[in-house]
Amino acid sequence: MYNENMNKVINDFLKAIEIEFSFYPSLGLVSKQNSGCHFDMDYKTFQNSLKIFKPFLKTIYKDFNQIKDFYDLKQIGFNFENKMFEETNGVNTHKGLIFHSSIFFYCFLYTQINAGTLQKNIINFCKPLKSIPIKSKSMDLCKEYNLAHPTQIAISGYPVVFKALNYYQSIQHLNLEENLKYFLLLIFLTVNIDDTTMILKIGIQSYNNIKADLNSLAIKIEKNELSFKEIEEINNHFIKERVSPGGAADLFVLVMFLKLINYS
Ligand SMILES: CC(C)(COP(=O)(O)OP(=O)(O)OC[C@H]1O[C@@H](n2cnc3c(N)ncnc32)[C@H](O[C@H]2O[C@H](COP(=O)(O)OP(=O)(O)OP(=O)(O)O)[C@@H](O)[C@H]2O)[C@@H]1O)[C@@H](O)C(=O)NCCC(=O)NCCS
Ligand SMILES: Nc1ncnc2[nH]cnc12
Repeated sequence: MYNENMNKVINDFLKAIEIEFSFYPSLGLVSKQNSGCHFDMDYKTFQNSLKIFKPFLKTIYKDFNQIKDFYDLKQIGFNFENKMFEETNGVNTHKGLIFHSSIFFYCFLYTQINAGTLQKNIINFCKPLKSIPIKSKSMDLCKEYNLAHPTQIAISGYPVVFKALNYYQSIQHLNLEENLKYFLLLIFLTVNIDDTTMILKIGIQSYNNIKADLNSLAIKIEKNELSFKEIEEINNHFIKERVSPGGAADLFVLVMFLKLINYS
């Protein structure tokens, strides 16, 4: 397969990742400004972690014809997950994103050369995921509270990502600086998924309360009712509460990627 645009597509993916770990305010996530609520990682850790994504995406592109099914891709994902942990000295920066981006990027390539829509091709490709048993704390949590595990989002073709892209496009006319539009997108994703990294940290009750608070914060920002200083104060409060939506951050990258490639 040859595609002269592929370098641009890969660069757009890398750019999307960099925007995600750079923008501020971003609740308790790591940004260029600060480490949010994290003690074990900072902006530099994410820059190191970013290094694995170019060879990772290039491998998926180069090996496209050898990747026969979900299991082949899973193996590539595992290899690069190990490389990520080497780059970060064992800190989990992008485990979720490696999982999501491999599926998303592979299916994006597939859609370019085959029939169908990106979403339908993802649903089709992820069918085997339904029968792979997952034993983890977050899976236990999802079973206990009937939440959507990250794999469930993939199985259903990432509907929340496409919804979030529409939302992000709908706020482009607002007179807000770019960072606040990113912030609104992060809030949208956080309230529209079950972010297991966050629930494991703060518990389901606080998580639900925080979702309600985030909803009203978003409305105020959209209406331009808060100064930047006031938004920063609220953001600092979320940092103190250890609100760090790592799952929403991963999906933010997918939305930003679609935006950068002008997906429609
Ligand atoms: C099958 C896997 C997805 C693993 O499943 P598991 O049950 O182990 O799931 P989790 O570890 O809970 O989730 C994996 C990561 O997915 C992100 N995530 C969480 N909720 C959602 C959601 N609702 N939607 C989408 N994505 C979600 C999240 O990743 C991000 O957060 C991580 C950082 O979190 P943080 O709290 O800062 O750090 P921790 O180490 O957790 O805590 P501290 O010690 O700091 O307090 C970071 O990774 C972000 O990316 C979840 O962590 C899958 O992993 C798998 O099978 N992988 C291997 C193979 C593969 O990739 N194959 C390719 C596809 S075929
Ligand atoms: N910017 C970020 N900060 C903390 N955890 C993350 N997981 C993915 N992106 C992240």
